[in-house]
Amino acid sequence: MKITKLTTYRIPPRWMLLKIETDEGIVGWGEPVIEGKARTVETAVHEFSQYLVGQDPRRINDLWQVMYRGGFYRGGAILMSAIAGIDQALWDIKGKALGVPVYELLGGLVRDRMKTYSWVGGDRPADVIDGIRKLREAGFDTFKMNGTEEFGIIESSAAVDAAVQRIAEIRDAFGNQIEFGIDFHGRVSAPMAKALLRELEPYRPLFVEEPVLAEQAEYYPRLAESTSIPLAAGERMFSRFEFKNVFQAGGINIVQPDLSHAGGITECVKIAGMAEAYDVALAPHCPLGPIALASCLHVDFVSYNAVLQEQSIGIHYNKGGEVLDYVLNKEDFKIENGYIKPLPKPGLGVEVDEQRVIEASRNAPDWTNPLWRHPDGSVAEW
Ligand SMILES: O=C(O)[C@H](O)[C@@H](O)[C@@H](O)[C@H](O)CO
Ligand SMILES: [Mg+2]
Repeated sequence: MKITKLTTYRIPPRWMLLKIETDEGIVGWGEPVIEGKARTVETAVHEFSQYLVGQDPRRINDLWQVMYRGGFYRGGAILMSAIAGIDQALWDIKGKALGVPVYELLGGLVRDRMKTYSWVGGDRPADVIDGIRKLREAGFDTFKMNGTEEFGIIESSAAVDAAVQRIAEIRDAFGNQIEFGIDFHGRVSAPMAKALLRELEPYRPLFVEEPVLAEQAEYYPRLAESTSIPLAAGERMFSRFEFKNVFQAGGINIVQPDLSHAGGITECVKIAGMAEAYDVALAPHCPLGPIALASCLHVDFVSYNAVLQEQSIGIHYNKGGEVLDYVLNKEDFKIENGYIKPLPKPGLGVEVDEQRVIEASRNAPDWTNPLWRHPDGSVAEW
């Protein structure tokens, strides 16, 4: 079997799908994208095609190493997202060629269903109580929200109190009938993270995510010493070589590699295994589309330490497109009481509505995240 063609489709709301065709008519789909830099990743995908066209798509490990090492420079959000989407498509082809779901190629199921969580509130956490109420009716009992709005390097006690009050109201309203993670989203600096974690301690969130920016990873162990709240990170780490340092330094209890940013299934299965060796849980990051979610699920279903899966149905980013809009086998993505079952169809298990993708790609928006500023006019972390 030989790879014959790579085609990319940038589609609403902010995703990109990759179609890899072969000379045997088997097609694989991937989702290589960095939110806000889709065109850059698209260029990277097509630059990688020189290593791929004419090659056997079933030699995933070799093609992965060629893409990672062959161009001298490596790593980072753009190249690892391009590799991720290509890798997903190659696994899709291999599974389809053998007539089995990808998780079968990775050793089979380690669980029968996977717990998922939903986002509530938006960029500026608001109406979270109402959001939780609505999603509980849909059977969810685990949620995530942003912890703050813009947050200064040194921030007022009033801003800290506002962030804590929001969480207190959740516990007042629902007690521990629900659980929730709080995403600091990299908005909180090291000095304030310790203070905010201290004030959040009594409300026992399930985890605090990106307590500081990934480039401040040396603070993870120090922050972990100051709190009993599990700390989570990983969406802005792009290979096992980055995660290695975090595992060795300690402090992170839940790693959240993104299957469309951290090198794909081939890389994230390795990260999951490394995490297990350090007694670290896996909760793949996925605010993206159906191929990314399917790729996460295949890793979840073969990873003993997978505990939670982010899924973006209804997430505040999905303006103009929803996760299942481009999927024909919507029934396979049914979430019951917050759990999803293994995707049964061969490959990644996503039957892509190609016509819908092509139509939607005709005028895809160039989504970018908002540029936030502090009251003094300086740039604020979004
Ligand atoms: O936890 C999450 O889903 C992420 O922090 C998410 O909000 C961001 O990755 C966003 O997609 C960036 O554009
Ligand atoms: Mg996050």
